[in-house]
Amino acid sequence: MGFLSYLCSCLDKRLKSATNHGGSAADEDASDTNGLFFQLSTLQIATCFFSDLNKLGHGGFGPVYKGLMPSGEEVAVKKLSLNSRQGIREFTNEVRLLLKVQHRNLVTLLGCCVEGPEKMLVYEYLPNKSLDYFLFDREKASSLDWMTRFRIITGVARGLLYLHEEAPVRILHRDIKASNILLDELLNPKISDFGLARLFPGDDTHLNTFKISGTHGYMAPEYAMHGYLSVKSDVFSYGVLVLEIVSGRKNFDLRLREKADLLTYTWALYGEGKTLELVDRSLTICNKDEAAMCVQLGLLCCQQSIPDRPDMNSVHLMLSSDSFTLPKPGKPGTHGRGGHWTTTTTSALTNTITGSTNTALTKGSGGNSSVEDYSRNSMSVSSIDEGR
Ligand SMILES: Nc1ncnc2c1ncn2[C@@H]1O[C@H](COP(=O)(O)OP(=O)(O)OP(=O)(O)O)[C@@H](O)[C@H]1O
Repeated sequence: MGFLSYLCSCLDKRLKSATNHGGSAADEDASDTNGLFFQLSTLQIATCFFSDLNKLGHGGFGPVYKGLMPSGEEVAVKKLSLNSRQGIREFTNEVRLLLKVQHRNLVTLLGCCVEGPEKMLVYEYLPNKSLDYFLFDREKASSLDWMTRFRIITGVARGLLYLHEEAPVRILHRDIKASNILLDELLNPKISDFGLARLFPGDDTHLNTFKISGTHGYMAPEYAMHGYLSVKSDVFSYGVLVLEIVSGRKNFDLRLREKADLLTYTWALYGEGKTLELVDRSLTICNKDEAAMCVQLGLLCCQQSIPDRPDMNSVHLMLSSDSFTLPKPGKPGTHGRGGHWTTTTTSALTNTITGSTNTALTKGSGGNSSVEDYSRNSMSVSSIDEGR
């Protein structure tokens, strides 16, 4: 048995024990699992009993706390409240999946804690919060010089390419946005929250915020309106993020009146040959070629026509090659991103590796999967958190 399978079987055993007996699973096999399982008491002490002072924030899946482990390592503890068996199965799948997924541009999962109704995920702690914290604050935005912004754009592309094409299972993130890009001490980007949506069962007994499927302004129109999921929906969100990073503004800002919708505004500037007007004024030094290329890349990713959007492999090539001539972008897909969507529910996945996730798809024989490929496996787009 490989090490990973061994860890998974230990995890199964532990989860079964927590489900059957409802009690602590912390006293089993702790040493055998190479630190994968954290005891609740350890996390309680590490986070000063989940004190408000240690709270890093609150996301769609619950509160996140900073913790200091006995070894001196700083961690982030994401507390989830799952009670149903379904939830526990989902949790098993999630942790299994995350264990297989490791890349320098993804936040590393260090382990988990399953004791009674308590489920927690323990991640590496990233000291510089999330990209939105810097990007959308006039003063803090100056910490993000052009080189750093370009590195973030490239790093996120690298992480997404890994999720889409290189990880052991193909993963669609579904919620790429500035607040899901965490920054390490050197302001290198790490994608967080990948696949977390699958931790929550899709039944109506849960709060809507537990069924978040995307965020207004970042969602591809075909996904927002019809629930069509494909790698190209992540590409669309990535395109919006790129435009935000270049411009230093949110994808929708009512205060900017006719310029409120970043995508529409960028398209207009591009049409008038004034692409560089988009660049954040707080950038005193900027590589204009790179900035213009990023704006064009952002527009390419956000095209209405799904097949015309590049896949992440092409995006990565465009960003890393000096000689790549970018195609002209077509009209961006703006319709339906801002608030109009329909609920789509289709049959459950049958060909996933994990058996129940919606967005981890087995790799096909080659090439990019079309929307049709994925839509057969598409998911319930049940609600969207408007506030974020
Ligand atoms: N590994 C981490 N290191 C440091 N801070 C983190 C880490 N993970 C999350 N945080 C912080 O915790 C807060 C909540 O994060 P979380 O990912 O749960 O929600 P979110 O991304 O802000 O929102 P949502 O879940 O609705 O998308 C954020 O402010 C984030 O910066």
